[in-house]
Amino acid sequence: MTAVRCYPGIKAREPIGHYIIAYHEPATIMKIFSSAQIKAADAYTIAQEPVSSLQLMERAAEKCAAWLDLHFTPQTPFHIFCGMGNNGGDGWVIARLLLKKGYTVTAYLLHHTTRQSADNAANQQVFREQYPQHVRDIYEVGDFPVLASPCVIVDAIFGTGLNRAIDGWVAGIIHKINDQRNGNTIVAIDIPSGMLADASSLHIPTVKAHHTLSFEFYKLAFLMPENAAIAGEVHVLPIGLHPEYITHTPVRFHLTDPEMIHTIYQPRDPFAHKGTYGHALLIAGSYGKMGAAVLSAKACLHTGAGLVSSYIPECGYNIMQIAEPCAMCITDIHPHYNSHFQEVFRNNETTDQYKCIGIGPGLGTETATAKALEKLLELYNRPMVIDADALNILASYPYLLRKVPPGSILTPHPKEFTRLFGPSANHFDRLELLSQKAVSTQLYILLKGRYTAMACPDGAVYFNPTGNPGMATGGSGDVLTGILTSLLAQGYSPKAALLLGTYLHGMAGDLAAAKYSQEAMAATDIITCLGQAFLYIKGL
Ligand SMILES: NC(=O)C1=CN([C@@H]2O[C@H](COP(=O)(O)OP(=O)(O)OC[C@H]3O[C@@H](n4cnc5c(N)ncnc54)[C@H](OP(=O)(O)O)[C@@H]3O)[C@@H](O)[C@H]2O)[C@@H](O)CC1
Ligand SMILES: Nc1ncnc2c1ncn2[C@@H]1O[C@H](COP(=O)(O)OP(=O)(O)O)[C@@H](O)[C@H]1O
Ligand SMILES: [K+]
Repeated sequence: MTAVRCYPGIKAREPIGHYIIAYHEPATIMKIFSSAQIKAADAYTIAQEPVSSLQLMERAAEKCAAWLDLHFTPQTPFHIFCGMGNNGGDGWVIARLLLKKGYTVTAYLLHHTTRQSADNAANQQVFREQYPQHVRDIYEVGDFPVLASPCVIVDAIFGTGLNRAIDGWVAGIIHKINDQRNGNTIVAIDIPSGMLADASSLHIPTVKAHHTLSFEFYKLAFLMPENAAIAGEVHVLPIGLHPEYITHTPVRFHLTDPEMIHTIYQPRDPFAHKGTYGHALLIAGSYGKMGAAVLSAKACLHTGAGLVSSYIPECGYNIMQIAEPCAMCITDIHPHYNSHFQEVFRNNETTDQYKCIGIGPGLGTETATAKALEKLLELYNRPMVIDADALNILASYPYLLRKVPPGSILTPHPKEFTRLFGPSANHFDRLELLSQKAVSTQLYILLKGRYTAMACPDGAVYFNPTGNPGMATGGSGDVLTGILTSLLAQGYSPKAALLLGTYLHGMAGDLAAAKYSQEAMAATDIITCLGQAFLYIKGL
């Protein structure tokens, strides 16, 4: 069974994000395989283990039936819609297992093709022989039953074998199922019917599920914002696909998990002094936006940098010194915005005292600021963190992108990403663009979202699972800039800083939501909860 994600001191099922992670089988959750690879994993398992494809189907359906039995009672009637492929085969087995457990079940066969998979045929035959009065056949939309609420609708029509968009009367059935959403529960098996695992399903009819029981792996489609209303809550059920295939098959997409993060995390040296953990500089803030500078400096300190300096305009001096006495302060000659970055440069060189520079939160996009940024990019040669208005400046002067030190991390939200790299037709195209840009610029690019996507210079993309909608509040991104700058200053490699920092940020956000609620939490609460997030990661 899966384990509900749970942090110390917080009961399972608190509002800490809606996904479930199988902690005990990290290798199965970390990689995101394509439909073709999942099919190959299936075949490899059957070839290597003493298990037939029918037994594997039985195993998968047992996991689904156990999940359903845990979440519903026999008082709720089940309507199970089966297609002709192996997804439908799962449906027949689930129907049989639930009937055995005492549930009221009706199974429906959609006659969408004359080619039925062998395992589907075998399981359908067993079901029809044992429970002939529990089967209905569907040949057209008019055959869709009248369902009494509340009931559970199980969608076992199409899985990862979908090879074209659903149309005709089958699309009509999908719409009929979606019409039943209110007052009933729709549970999709493996993937909602109609949804493509590796490509955009925009404008394609799909079942809109409340829950999806996905076998062994997350599908790429589940991580795409455009599919948020289709898959519902995703529950990954391990079905014992062969670990060798999982370990040795290369993938481009990954989901970071706690074990991976624990491996990246480096405990502090007992003999450390403040010089050990680097001096971080945050160039941020302008008149009316000093909060962004304060948030990034505070987050930087609370992530463990040895020293933190904040470079701000004159008007922010008292604000910063009072709000964060642990940070040092350098003020620009301009009262309202950062215009020269003096003190960062000496004799046309950047001083080498700053192990990492983060720039952007609340910075503004004045021409003088843009010029100072250009000079900084020319003179500073360590990986930097570039966020917010610094990204907007890069978008206005695209030639500056080539001057960004290699290994730097860009942290755009979706609008900043579009300003930098142009629009995309859908989120799969945008992901492709993200990966291509990381390769062509040799930078790390972090595209913010529910599952923040982090593209590396080799084209690999890591999705971050932590975080929640409570973080959709002004200043959350400024906190992330502070965290990433701090980790780079401490000596983490850009990739390690990126994966660990983003995970920590989301986890602190989850802890803040559990403590204060998603509605009441603010970006400052994310910083307050960083300590607990560190303790959690250390204790893994
Ligand atoms: N991998 C695993 O670990 C395990 C996987 N398992 C399960 O197998 C599932 C994959 O099964 P699968 O390959 O048989 O494909 P599936 O999704 O049932 O669809 C094929 C059918 O759809 C049809 N069809 C396609 N597109 C269509 C359209 N647009 N409109 C209409 N029809 C369309 C196609 O018909 P045809 O192209 O022949 O007309 C064919 O009949 C997977 O999701 C999981 O549930 C478990 O049992 C065991 C462990
Ligand atoms: N629904 C959500 N689920 C998970 N994380 C979220 C969600 N909404 C926002 N976040 C996170 O909060 C941060 C918001 O950043 P950003 O939009 O730059 O905020 P700001 O500019 O106000 O500081 C990002 O790291 C993003 O991933
Ligand atoms: K399905």
